[in-house]
Amino acid sequence: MTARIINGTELAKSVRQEVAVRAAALTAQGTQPCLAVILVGENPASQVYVRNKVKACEESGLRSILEHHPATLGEADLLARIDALNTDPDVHGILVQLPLPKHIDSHKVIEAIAAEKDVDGFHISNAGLLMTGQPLFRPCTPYGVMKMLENQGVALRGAEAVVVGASNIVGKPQAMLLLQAGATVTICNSKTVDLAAHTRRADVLVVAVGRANMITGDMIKPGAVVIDVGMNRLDNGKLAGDVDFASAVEVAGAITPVPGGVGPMTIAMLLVNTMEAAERSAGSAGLAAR
Ligand SMILES: Nc1nc(=O)c2c([nH]1)NC[C@@H]1CN(c3ccc(C(=O)N[C@@H](CCC(=O)O)C(=O)O)cc3)C=[N+]21
Repeated sequence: MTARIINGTELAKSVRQEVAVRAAALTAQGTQPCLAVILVGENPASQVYVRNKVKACEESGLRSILEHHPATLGEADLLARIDALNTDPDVHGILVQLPLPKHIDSHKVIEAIAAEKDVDGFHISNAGLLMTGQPLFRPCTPYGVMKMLENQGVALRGAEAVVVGASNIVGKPQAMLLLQAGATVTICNSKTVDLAAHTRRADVLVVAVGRANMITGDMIKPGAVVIDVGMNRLDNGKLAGDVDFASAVEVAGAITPVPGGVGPMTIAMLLVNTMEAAERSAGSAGLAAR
């Protein structure tokens, strides 16, 4: 039997349509949701991703501001730009595209973003709120994965979930969200001994490492749901996930492809977070006016 393919492109489209309805309603009340995206430098992949985010905003009726700065932009100047966006009442979400040039401390930059505009969910306050079960913004990729699991009707209470990768951006917040949904969660990292012994126990396997085709079919429990967060550009120019799709699809019950899986969901959830930020802002502005 071969696995069901989970179509992230299709689900992302329906999420973005729901955002469009909410955006139109809020705009009619006088608040158009607005995302500001800051790009520093000329990394070609980053330029493509940023353009895709701006395009997705437009298609859902959100306003977007794209600030493209030269790679030589000083850290203090970037922090000043963030400060200006923090205090601009018409801007609801701020995203600084990562990675940043080496002379800029990305932790400092992330912490400079107002937590209530941090639609990436990377700010230390948002990480803490997520960990303590009172999330303000869920990081877009793990949030998108949860949305896919929900859409697929995957039962998480009591399930064995294994997350391979422990980054602050994906692995750790993913584990928190799965835990809060009632799964028993194992987080594997680069030091894990006998990785396959862990992955083979997973009913839900989320892989976010950044190494092409590292998870093969023999490492997967028959019938498992496999979510591939990896996005690796091969020498031949093609995009590959962290999961060896050809062997995994023969064993898994359901699997996400790359491209067309988690990536489009990440962008859709960025719009959801921006929408939530705008709705919260409009709500509290309404309260202040009373
Ligand atoms: N502050 C910040 N926030 C981010 O969310 C962020 C970031 N920095 N830096 C870079 C990564 C990468 N990322 C992607 C999102 C969607 C696709 C996506 O939609 N990919 C398509 C394919 C795109 C292609 O063909 O290259 C897909 O998987 O189907 C890719 C990459 C967001 N990132």
